[in-house]
Amino acid sequence: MASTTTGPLSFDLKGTDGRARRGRVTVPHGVIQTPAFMPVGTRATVKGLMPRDLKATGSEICLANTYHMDISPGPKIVKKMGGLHEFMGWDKPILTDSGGYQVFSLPKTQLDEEGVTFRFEKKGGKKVKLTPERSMQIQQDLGADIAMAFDVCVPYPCDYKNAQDAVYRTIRWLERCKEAHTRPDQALFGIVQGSSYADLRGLSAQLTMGIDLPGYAIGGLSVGEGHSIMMAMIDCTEPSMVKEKPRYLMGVGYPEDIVEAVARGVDMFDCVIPTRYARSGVAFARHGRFRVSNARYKTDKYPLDTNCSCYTCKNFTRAYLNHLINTNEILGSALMTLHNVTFYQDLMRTIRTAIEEKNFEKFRVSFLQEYLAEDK
Ligand SMILES: CNc1nc2cc3c(=O)[nH]c(N)nc3c(CCN)c2[nH]1
Repeated sequence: MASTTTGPLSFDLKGTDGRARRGRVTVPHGVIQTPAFMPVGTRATVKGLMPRDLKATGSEICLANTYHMDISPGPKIVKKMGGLHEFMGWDKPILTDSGGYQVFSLPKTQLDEEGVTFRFEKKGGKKVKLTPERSMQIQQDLGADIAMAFDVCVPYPCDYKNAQDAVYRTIRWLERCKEAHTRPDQALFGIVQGSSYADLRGLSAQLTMGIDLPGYAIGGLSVGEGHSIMMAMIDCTEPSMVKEKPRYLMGVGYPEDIVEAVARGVDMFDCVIPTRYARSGVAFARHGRFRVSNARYKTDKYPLDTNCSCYTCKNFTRAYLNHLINTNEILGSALMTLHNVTFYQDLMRTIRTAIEEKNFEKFRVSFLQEYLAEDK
């Protein structure tokens, strides 16, 4: 087993099966078995889950967002309260995203070499401005185990020139992030961009690998390009990424995306899908996802997924969840979220075992066959 330590992060590559990797990431607040799924907790809470429930799902790390935490309550308050772990009552690892994605996902942002000015006005009319230095300052105050570089994630589709400019700006900003990042107990990850252009992906990967960091993310995907272009771009990027450090595919994704990306060498994932879909009444199960709020479930006495051992599936029927979601009861969001995140973590655990047992390809084919079967 190869073990690589870079600052506060160690990555142990425990085994491979084809390009799929089984590993372990160790950071100050604990160990993350990989391939790993990271639930998103944008404002220092995974919506609908108390930390004890988040633990019960099997999650070993969760996310928070620099942009949102800057707006409220502000990094200085979080720091004064002991940092994110103390503040939110989560003693396992945390990763904070840098605000780079919010550039893409929020309207009316102004971007220049210095950084990004967001249209949102804080109380008192102060505009939110993020620069590589400010993003690093905020993330160091928040105190997550892993901080993401401040990058430029372009929309899809994006013309070549803008995608190319974003690759070079992201690298210039990564140099500034590394310069500004001095917290010794926090790992900084670089982010590869390049939109949907194979040559830009390779260029961005090589330039990013040229900056020594504990881990690297594949960014700029899951922005509407669709599954096949996403997979093609991973294939253009992954071969240029160092093997002995973790690879994190940002914002991915559906179970079918995750399984196919693991097959291409990705170690870490994050996505709002299981939590966001839960709140809208969509449940994930072995045979695919379904909307439990549909009338057909009104008298369905079965659990969401008969294979699932989560608290929701052990204690409640689809009929009850149908009722809770259709009456917008808070408990509906909580129970659906608990199940969906447990489903994702059970999927990751099954993936890890399949790689250990060298039958990941067999698992990939059988999982996708059942999960994507038309006759639901
Ligand atoms: C949902 N799709 C998606 N694509 C992303 C790309 C980036 C990306 O390219 N950069 C950063 N910093 N974050 C991204 C995120 C947010 C991850 N929590 C993305 N999310």
